[in-house]
Amino acid sequence: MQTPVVMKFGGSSVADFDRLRKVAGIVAARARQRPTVVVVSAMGKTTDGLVRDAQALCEPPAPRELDMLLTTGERTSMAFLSLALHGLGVSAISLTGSQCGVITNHQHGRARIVEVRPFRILDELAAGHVVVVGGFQGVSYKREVTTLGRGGSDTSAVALAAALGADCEIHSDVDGVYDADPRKVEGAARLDELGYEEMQALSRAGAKVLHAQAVELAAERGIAIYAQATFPQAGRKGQTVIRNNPAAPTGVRALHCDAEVVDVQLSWRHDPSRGQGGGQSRGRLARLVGGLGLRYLQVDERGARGLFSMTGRDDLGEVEARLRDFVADIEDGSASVELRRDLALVTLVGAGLEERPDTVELALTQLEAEGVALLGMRSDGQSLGLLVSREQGEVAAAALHAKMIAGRP
Ligand SMILES: Nc1ncnc2c1ncn2[C@@H]1O[C@H](COP(=O)(O)OP(=O)(O)O)[C@@H](O)[C@H]1O
Ligand SMILES: N[C@@H](CC(=O)OP(=O)(O)O)C(=O)O
Repeated sequence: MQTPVVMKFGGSSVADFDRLRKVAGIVAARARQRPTVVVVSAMGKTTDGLVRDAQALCEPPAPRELDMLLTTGERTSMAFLSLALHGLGVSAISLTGSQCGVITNHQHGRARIVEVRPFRILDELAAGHVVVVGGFQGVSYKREVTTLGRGGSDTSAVALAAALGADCEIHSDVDGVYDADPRKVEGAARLDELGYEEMQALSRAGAKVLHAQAVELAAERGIAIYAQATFPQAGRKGQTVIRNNPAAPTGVRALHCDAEVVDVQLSWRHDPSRGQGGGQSRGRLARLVGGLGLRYLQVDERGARGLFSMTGRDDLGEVEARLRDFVADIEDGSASVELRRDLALVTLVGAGLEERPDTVELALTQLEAEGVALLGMRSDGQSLGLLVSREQGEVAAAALHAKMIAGRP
């Protein structure tokens, strides 16, 4: 069989029937040349609506039921796209993540793919069908339906491409990855190429254009990702290729401002050497904070602290409830939980930033010049996160972009 292609279309590309039919036309043209697998997201803002509906019935919604509900968004769009293809005379079949053998762990709401068994897809391709797959979903070893976290259809696409030895194209409403969100930062420029690690740092910082787990998987399996526009504007047919790129320029390559960040702090003054249940509580604390998926997690003898982004997750209610239950269980009242919600995190992305004092100095000077108060700083190998108030996030991002990326000599 010829090398297949996996084409992923995000929610904005299939937001209504008009766009869905156009996507069907694009897929039909491609399927005449190569075996084609299409991964679709839910139409438009369907997933947001389903989350709101669930929360109206019960807050926080049970993660298992929420997963069951959210996967219906992708089921709808995959069946519609398959029907639109039939309308064009193309033989197509839609399959759920479970039918495609996307096996995940059982972490509802942000499951990780552990294995793909693509036998059904291979059979359908061999039979000459276009296979339309519902993205963002899988099935756990316990046979529960799971979702991969918001934006997770990108991960479905990369995982299937890896399992099929296919090329992976991510089609969305932008023509690639920019050095800042082009809808928010004036003067943002498209990057032709980006290495896995930098892209992963940008995704983790909250840039919706690609899902972090997708990039991680692509790096692990050596899959190149071609990020491009579904409907390119006339004369603007560009793309960004994400792949291993050791010769990439150094320094700050991109930034992202996540304006929906919550600082989660669990204080813990219990002395485990005293009190009977100390050791057990400490073990519970470790399991609890480890499972919350906070960014920049820090744990010490006085407690735990990390950042939660409401841009990428809907389960703050669940996280808060688990923390409060834990605190309530500590009978001597020595534990407490505090959430600070009015924060933005501006993340600068580039190789080895934390080892470059000049970057830190320039960033801080720039923030000061703009009158932005720095509330905290976090760093890891590929990123430098600057915590500011929510209302100053955009000003900070614009200033840092102008000085440290666009204005760089
Ligand atoms: N650095 C970036 N480069 C490109 N787009 C970005 C970036 N950061 C954030 N975005 C946003 O990501 C959006 C595309 O992702 P998404 O909304 O998930 O698309 P889709 O609906 O196709 O899945 C763009 O509209 C853009 O506003
Ligand atoms: N529908 C899901 C999954 C997804 O990947 O969406 P999109 O490709 O539109 O970001 C979501 O809204 O999170």
